[in-house]
Amino acid sequence: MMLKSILPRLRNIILRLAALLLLSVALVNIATGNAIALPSVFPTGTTIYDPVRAYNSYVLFSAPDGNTHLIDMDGNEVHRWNKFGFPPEMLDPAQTNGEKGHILVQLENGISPFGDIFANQEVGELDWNGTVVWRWGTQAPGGRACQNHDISRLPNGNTLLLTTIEHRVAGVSDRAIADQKIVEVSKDGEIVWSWTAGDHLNEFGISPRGRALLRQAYSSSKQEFGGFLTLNDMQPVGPNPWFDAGDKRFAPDNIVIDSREISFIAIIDKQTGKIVWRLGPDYLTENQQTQEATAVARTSLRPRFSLSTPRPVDQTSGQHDAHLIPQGLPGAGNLLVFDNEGPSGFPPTRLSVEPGSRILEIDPQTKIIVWQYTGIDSDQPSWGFYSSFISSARRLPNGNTLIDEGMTGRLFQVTPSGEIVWEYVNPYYSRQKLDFDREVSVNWVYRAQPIPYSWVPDNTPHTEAAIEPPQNSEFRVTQLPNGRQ
Ligand SMILES: O=[N+]([O-])c1ccc(OS(=O)(=O)O)cc1
Repeated sequence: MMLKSILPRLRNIILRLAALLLLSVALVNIATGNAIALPSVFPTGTTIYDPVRAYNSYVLFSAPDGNTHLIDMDGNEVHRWNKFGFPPEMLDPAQTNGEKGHILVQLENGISPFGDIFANQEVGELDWNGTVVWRWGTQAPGGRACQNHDISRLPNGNTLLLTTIEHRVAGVSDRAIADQKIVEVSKDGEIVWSWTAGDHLNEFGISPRGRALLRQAYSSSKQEFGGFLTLNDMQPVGPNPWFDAGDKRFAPDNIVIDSREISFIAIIDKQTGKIVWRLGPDYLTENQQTQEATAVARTSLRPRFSLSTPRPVDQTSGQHDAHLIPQGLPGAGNLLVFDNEGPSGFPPTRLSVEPGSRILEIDPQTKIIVWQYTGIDSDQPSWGFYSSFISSARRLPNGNTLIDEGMTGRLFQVTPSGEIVWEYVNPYYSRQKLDFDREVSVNWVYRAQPIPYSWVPDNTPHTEAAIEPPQNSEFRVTQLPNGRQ
């Protein structure tokens, strides 16, 4: 009788102990088995590669060493141009008389682009051999291009540049501050269209409190790096299903921009200069359905993001590389953005205690997140994937996404479910001061772009040998005595 009543309790205790054991094993695995941002020793080059599940291509990026690198999946550098691109942009051979391998870069910046990026002299087009075939700078107002953060060759052969100008922005500051001007430059170097961000302050959705904070920040502080909004992305909308269905806001030659400092993403109408579509900057007020829900959201100290999709956009903070996924790719027409979850916003966005960047794919009509990637989707803590600034995300033809976790120089490809099927750590370091007075060693990558094998001149090699990574929890630089772990 006694035994009969004890048995179920005993079974319960054993089950609980087993569950506890499984949980602790899982936690130890999570703690020891995954990469955490920037340990002082780690491999560079390709660290993971599954040639069957990855989308196989070259990858183009500029590095702090001042060069632009083209690598294959195994991390071999197959080509190098000795100029830095901010970012480098591959040109379609259809726009270069059929010649393969042309890119847009900055011509004058050397190995320390951080200090110079808002004051560069000249941008240009390089052919495969590095010969300058087009340049623009001396014809710019003031004789300097001052291009930063983005550049794009248009279908009509003109070049669209994001530039920095000194401008007294009414409502922000009584003195001239750094503002952002988009210019379209013809082949002969004439500015044929321009748009200045500071003239459109009222269209960015900044709240009265945000406006007051902006004024306060710029009346007291010295000139901030990058100016009051830092546009870090500027690309034509491109052909898309929304325009085809009659929505003029998505006209292919309209321009997508995003602002690192004010956390909004917007589309500029090329004809009128007006903002015709916008996401942010104050997401909670936009997306909460009721006054009551807004109050709850505003009083909770730190955001906790849902891991399930679809759901309305909750926020972006200091985001980068917002663009419509080009036609022909899975998700075409949706907005893909690297949501850094970095410090940003007037008023400042609330950030999680456990940091983590996110890739968000958003239906621009409904403003619903239809897919997202966080470190958690790769079985890592949220901070296993984090870059508070720079960075990019690009959809690939097989549905994978190429991500540049810019701050750590880690480029990787994830499947739709978040499995990492290719990973590469930028080995091209240089010493830079960044925001401080002392030089440090950095391998950051502003933007990484997939480049089809067909883009390069014939006979350019590439290899596709699988790379199976070691288990971090078992990998040692030297073996411990007696094989101890
Ligand atoms: O480290 N950099 O060279 C650097 C830092 C910030 C930056 O601006 S951001 O808006 O892209 O974060 C660009 C480059």
